[in-house]
Amino acid sequence: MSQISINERNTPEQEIGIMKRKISENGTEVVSNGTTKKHKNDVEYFLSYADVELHRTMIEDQKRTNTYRDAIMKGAEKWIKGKVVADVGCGTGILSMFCAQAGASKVYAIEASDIGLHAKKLVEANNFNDVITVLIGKAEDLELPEKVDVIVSEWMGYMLLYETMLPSVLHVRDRYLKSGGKMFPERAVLHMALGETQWITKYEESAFDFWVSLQHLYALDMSILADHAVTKYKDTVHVHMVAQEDIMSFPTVVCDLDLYSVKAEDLAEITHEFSLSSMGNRCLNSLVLWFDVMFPEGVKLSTSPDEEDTHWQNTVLTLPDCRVKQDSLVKGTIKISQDDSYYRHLKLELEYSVDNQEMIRRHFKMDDNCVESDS
Ligand SMILES: C[S@@+](CC[C@H](N)C(=O)[O-])C[C@H]1O[C@@H](n2cnc3c(N)ncnc32)[C@H](O)[C@@H]1O
Repeated sequence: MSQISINERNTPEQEIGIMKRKISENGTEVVSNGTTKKHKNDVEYFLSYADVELHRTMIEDQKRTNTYRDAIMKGAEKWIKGKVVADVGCGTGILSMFCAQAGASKVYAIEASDIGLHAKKLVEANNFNDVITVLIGKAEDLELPEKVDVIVSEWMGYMLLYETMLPSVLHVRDRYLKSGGKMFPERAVLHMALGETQWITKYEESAFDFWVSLQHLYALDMSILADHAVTKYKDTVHVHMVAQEDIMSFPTVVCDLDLYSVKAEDLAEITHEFSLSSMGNRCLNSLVLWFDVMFPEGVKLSTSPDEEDTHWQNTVLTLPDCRVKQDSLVKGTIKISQDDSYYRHLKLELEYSVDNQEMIRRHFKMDDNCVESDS
């Protein structure tokens, strides 16, 4: 999970300076390639994760945190007890400490942001110093002293792929996971369905009411801004919960990732052809995406609209309103790739037709503007 925003008072260059200073004061090491774009992106990203509030948001999501805990505890006897674990992106070290509670003989807790300094103190405060070693730096740059039996990581961003953290986990997997070793989670599935999302309709109604009501208040006709406000809301990505009854088709699987074999290259661009059949006479106004991840021993974490909310919520792509009938066919292709200007953001290219009518093409950008509070 991430809110990729930097301190508004500083430019990215100033932030880089601050981060470098912080790093040298702390005596830890970060590999720097000067101020390349990727490096700047990473500096911004890891600065956001230095904020304890972000870790609170994740840990407060009890469904998330308890599912990881259940998976570790259920798999304790078979996979964790007496085993060597790497926790990629340990944050506060909470998952590493669960592994220590489950009897791991050694845990390498890897963290690139300054929250890792707090993880070190937390490990000490909980008397896990003999089991957990916190390593501060990017997972790609660190040397582990041995191979590991298990990799634990909470790497999922909004819509599964936002943040592009999975390649870092795969890097550790390819370098350090013993043959036959276990991944927690071991599979990730991204789903998508047609939506008649009510909060979009409500937003549109309230925009119209507001701009039209100014006639009475100020004797001015500002109603044309209503159209503008509604149009502005279209073709955008929103992180927001969707009510179960707003889903108007069975879902399609956009990607199903086997985390033992998937490669970073497979993630750079994901293309999925879909054919979704609508249920009922309704107004299609969105595509709704969510993900599930699966752990060993049958433990599953689902962020579906059918399930209890998580901090990942659902991801909603707003579309032009279109009336559809029972069994109308919405056919098309969705392509998800990394944004050229910030590889942790995403670009979504969509083309679709309804009942074989003309093809509609839409482009979306998934960046920090898409993250909003639920209402
Ligand atoms: C979603 S948070 C999870 C934190 C913690 N594991 C938890 O479950 O509460 C991901 C963490 O991974 C760290 N991270 C992301 N990419 C990393 C990388 N390449 N190397 C080291 N840490 C990384 C981030 O700084 C962040 O603290």
